[in-house]
Amino acid sequence: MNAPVKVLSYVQAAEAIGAHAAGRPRPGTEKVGLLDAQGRVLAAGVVADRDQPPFDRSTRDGFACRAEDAGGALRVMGTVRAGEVWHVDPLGAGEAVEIMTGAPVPAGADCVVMVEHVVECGAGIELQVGRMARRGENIVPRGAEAAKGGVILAAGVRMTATQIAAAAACGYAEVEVFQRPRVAVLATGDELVQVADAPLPHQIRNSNSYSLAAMVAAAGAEAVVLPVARDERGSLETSIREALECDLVLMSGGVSMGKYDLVEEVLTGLGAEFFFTGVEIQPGRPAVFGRAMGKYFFGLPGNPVSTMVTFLLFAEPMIRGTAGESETSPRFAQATLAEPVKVKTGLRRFLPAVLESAVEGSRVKLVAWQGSGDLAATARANCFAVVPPEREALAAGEVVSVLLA
Ligand SMILES: Nc1nc2c(c(=O)[nH]1)N[C@H]1C(S)=C(S)[C@@H](COP(=O)(O)OP(=O)(O)OC[C@H]3O[C@@H](n4cnc5c(N)ncnc54)[C@H](O)[C@@H]3O)O[C@H]1N2
Ligand code: MOO
Repeated sequence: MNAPVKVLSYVQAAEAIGAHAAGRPRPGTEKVGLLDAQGRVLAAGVVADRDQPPFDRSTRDGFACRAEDAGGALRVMGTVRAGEVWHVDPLGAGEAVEIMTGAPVPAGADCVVMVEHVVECGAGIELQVGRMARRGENIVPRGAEAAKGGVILAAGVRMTATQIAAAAACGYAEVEVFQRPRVAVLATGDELVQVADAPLPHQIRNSNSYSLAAMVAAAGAEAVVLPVARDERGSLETSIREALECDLVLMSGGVSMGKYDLVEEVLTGLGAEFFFTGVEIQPGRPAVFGRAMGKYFFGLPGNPVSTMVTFLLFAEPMIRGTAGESETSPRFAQATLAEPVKVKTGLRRFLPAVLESAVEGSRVKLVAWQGSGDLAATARANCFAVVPPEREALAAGEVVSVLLA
C-alpha cells in the first residue's frame, strides 16, 4: 500500500516543518565548559551577575570633566586608568581628570573630552577652539547595557563566539546545554557501494551518507550512519526500524516513482503518517516528511544535490528544533544576479551558484550543471540561487534570494 499523495508548495512545506520543529519536547541537558559550548544550544538562560557596565565607563582616552565647565581652562587633578578607581574627592568646578578608555568616570564628571580635542594651557588643558562638550559624551552609564539579574542569553540560543563571550562576561565557566539529538542516516539503493570499495561500471559510490553526516554534524547533532539498505521490503523494514530508534531519521533514495522505490510503502506498513510526500521545488520534488513509531523521518530524494537541498530546507530546521533551538529557519540572503537566468515555471528552483560576497552589492552567478545528480558542479558552488515558481526569465541585476549552504 502506498502513502497518500500530498504535494505542497515550498511555503506550505516550510510552514509544516516550522510547526513540527517548534513543538518538539525539550531534550535532556548537560553542563559543558564554556569553550565546549561552541555550536551547542543553551538549555538555561545566561543572567547578568552585575550591572553591565559595572560603573560609568569612559569610551575614550581623554579628560573627564563637567560639560558646563568645558568652555574654559581646566585644572588636571590626576589620572585614572582602566582597572583603577578615582579615590580622590569628586570633581569640582573647573577640574578635570585624565582618563583612559575603559576606566570608571570619577564622581562629579559628566563627560569625557577626547585627548586629541584639547590643548595644553598653563598647568591645565582647554578644548580646542570650536569644540564643544556635551553631558554624557563618551560615557556608557552603569547598567546601560544590562541590569544585574537581566537575561543576556535565553534558553534555545545556539552558542557561537558572541554568545560564548557574553557568557564569559557574566562569569559562566560552564553553561547548561541541551544534549545533541541522534540523527539516523540511512542511504537506500541496490546500486550503491561503499566509498572504499571498487565500484563496477554500473555501480555508484554512496556519497549521500557522507553529505548528510557532515551536514548533521554542522547542524549540531550526532549522526548515526547505518549500513546502506537494499531495495527489498524485508531488509528495508529492518533498517528503518533500527533507524527509528534515533531521535530523527534521514533516509535518502527510493522515494520516487520507480518500481523499486519502496521507502514510502515500507513506512506505510509501519503505520506512518505523512505530512508531505512531495514539494513543488527542484531539485528535491519527491521529498517526504512524516512520523512513524513516534519519530519524525525524512525520505530525501536520492539524487545527491536533491538530498542536500532538501536537507537544508527541511531536515536541518527539524534537527535544530529537535536540538532545542528556538530559531530554525533556513539561512537565506539576498544578492544580485550576475547573469540572466531562464527556467521552466511551476517549481521553485534552488540552483547551485557562487555567491561573490561583498560589503555592498553581493553578486550571485549560477554554476552550469547537468541537474540534481551533478555533484561535481555543485561542489564548485557555495550556495543555491532561488528562482520563484512563477518566474521564467530573470534579468542580470535582479535581486534574488540565495540559500546558504
Ligand atoms: N517517472 C519519474 N521518475 C522520476 C521522478 C518522477 O517524478 N517521475 N522524479 C525524479 C526526481 S525529481 C528525483 S530527485 C529522483 C528521486 O529518486 P529517488 O529518491 O527514488 O532516488 P533513487 O532513484 O534511489 O536515486 C536517484 C539517483 O540518485 C543516486 N543515488 C541514490 N542514493 C545515492 C547515494 N546514497 N549516494 C549517491 N548517489 C545516490 C542514484 O544512483 C540515482 O542516480 O527520481 C527522479 N525520477
Ligand atoms: O527534483 Mo529531483 O530532486 O530534480 O532531481
